[in-house]
Amino acid sequence: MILMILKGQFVKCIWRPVLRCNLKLNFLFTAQLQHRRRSVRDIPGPRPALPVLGTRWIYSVFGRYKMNQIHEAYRDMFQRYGRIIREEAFWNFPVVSLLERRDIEAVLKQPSKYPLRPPTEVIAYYRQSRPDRYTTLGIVNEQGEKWHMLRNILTPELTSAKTIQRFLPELNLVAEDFISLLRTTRDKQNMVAGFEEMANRMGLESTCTLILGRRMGFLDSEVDPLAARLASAVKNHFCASRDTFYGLPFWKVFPTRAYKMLVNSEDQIYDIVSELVESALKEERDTCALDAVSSVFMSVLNAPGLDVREKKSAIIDFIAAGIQTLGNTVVFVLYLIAKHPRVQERLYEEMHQLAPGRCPLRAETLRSATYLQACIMEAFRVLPTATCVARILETEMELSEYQLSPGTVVLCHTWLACQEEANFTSASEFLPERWLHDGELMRTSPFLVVPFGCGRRICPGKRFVEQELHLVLAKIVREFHVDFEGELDLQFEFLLAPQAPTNFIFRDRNE
Ligand code: HEM
Repeated sequence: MILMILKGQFVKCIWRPVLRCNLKLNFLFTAQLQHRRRSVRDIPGPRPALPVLGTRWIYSVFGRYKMNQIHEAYRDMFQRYGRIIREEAFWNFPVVSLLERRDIEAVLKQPSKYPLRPPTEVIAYYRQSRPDRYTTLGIVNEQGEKWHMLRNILTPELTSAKTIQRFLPELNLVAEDFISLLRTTRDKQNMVAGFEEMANRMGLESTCTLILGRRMGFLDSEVDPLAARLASAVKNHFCASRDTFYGLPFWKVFPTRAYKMLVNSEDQIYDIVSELVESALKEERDTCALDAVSSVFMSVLNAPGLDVREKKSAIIDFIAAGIQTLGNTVVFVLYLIAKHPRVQERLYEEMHQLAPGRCPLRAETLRSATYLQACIMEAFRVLPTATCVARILETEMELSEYQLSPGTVVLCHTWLACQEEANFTSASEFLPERWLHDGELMRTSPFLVVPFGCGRRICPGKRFVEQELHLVLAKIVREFHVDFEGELDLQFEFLLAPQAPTNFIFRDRNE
């Protein structure tokens, strides 16, 4: 008996801790093994993943999400599956989406000589089938050294601060013409119905002014059929890219409706822009256009070592990249200003002090207008046109405790991350003041508020777009009280876009 008791005590005193310790070690060891083994395949996400077709069915009639609401689909998926999710594209190729700030920053901060952005496959496929028009996939879709060569040759003029400053007087005129167009389009209640069309025309006119070095007349009160055709072709192009990227990949087997739409829109954009380029070239020869504003055009045309097809397709890509993006951004910025009268008044006060009346806006004025800059920055946080930044991993990375191998496609969902309280206090509110410190603009969160992407693949149009947005917003607020009826519904067209025609009210300010 005594022996049994002693044995029991021995087990309690000696073996229990040893067993406990052993169990703990076992547990830790297994956990560590599991942890080490957590690879891309273990990342949760929508299921089932069908053989070959993957999970793209979730955006089809069989799935729970709509193709034109993909921005909301991701919000829902992050709630269901967690802050890292895996979808599967064609051939079950994994596409990983990130919401965690730490992960997003880790990916976007990765130093790289030639950062890889997944190409829009369908465009790459189409362009390869047209060697008569394209010799490369273009700066947007090319990778590696070829991309680097195109970027180095084609963009220095476009990204130069000096060039953009030289365009300021011309862009002042574009902004004034835009305002005149709004005045003449208003109805008796001061409403401009379908404002987004005007904004797209402004995007087209200012991008052409920059890229072709001449005014094209897209802001004349007569609707230019060319502008309307081009804007609709660009819209179709984005929608077809979305449908082929997120939809079931049948276009790889036979020409689906989306594929045909893409080919049709590419052809239309190509033909229309070719026409613009030809007429700009003719004018260049006849009149020797102003040096100040023809520099980007001439720098592309004179680019050394590039085939003429390449130069033409670069101009096409630049113009196409600037229409809808700029148009949608103007709609979003103005909507946020219209819905926040306090912000609108403070902005007006700033502009009234810095540049009263209708005087042209100079570079120094725009530099001093810190509240204006803060408004644009905050609009980019709350409603950017590009909701995520895409990359292909070049090295092995551990993200949210999953080990991802080089070649994995990751989507950094910066827009959704910007709406999280953990990243921005009062995240759902439009508060331009959050960007100001002692009256100076503070550019914090450089990897979360990234409307133009970041690193070496950053949008080369950024400097130009920022200047254009500052000009347009400043001038509109100086002239009008802006109002918007109802709420703005969004849809996903590869970019974030207004879902329905937008109706803005522009009341003259009584000075
Ligand atoms: C509001 C207007 C615009 C927005 C929001 C925007 C946004 C973006 C974004 C997010 C990227 C991807 C960057 C990355 O992967 O890091 C990009 C790339 C690009 N954008 Fe823009 N963009 C705008 C206007 C323009 C304009 C006006 C042009 C031409 C004049 C342009 C030309 C390009 C080109 C060529 C690329 C590809 C750059 C490369 O891969 O090296 N964009 N843009």
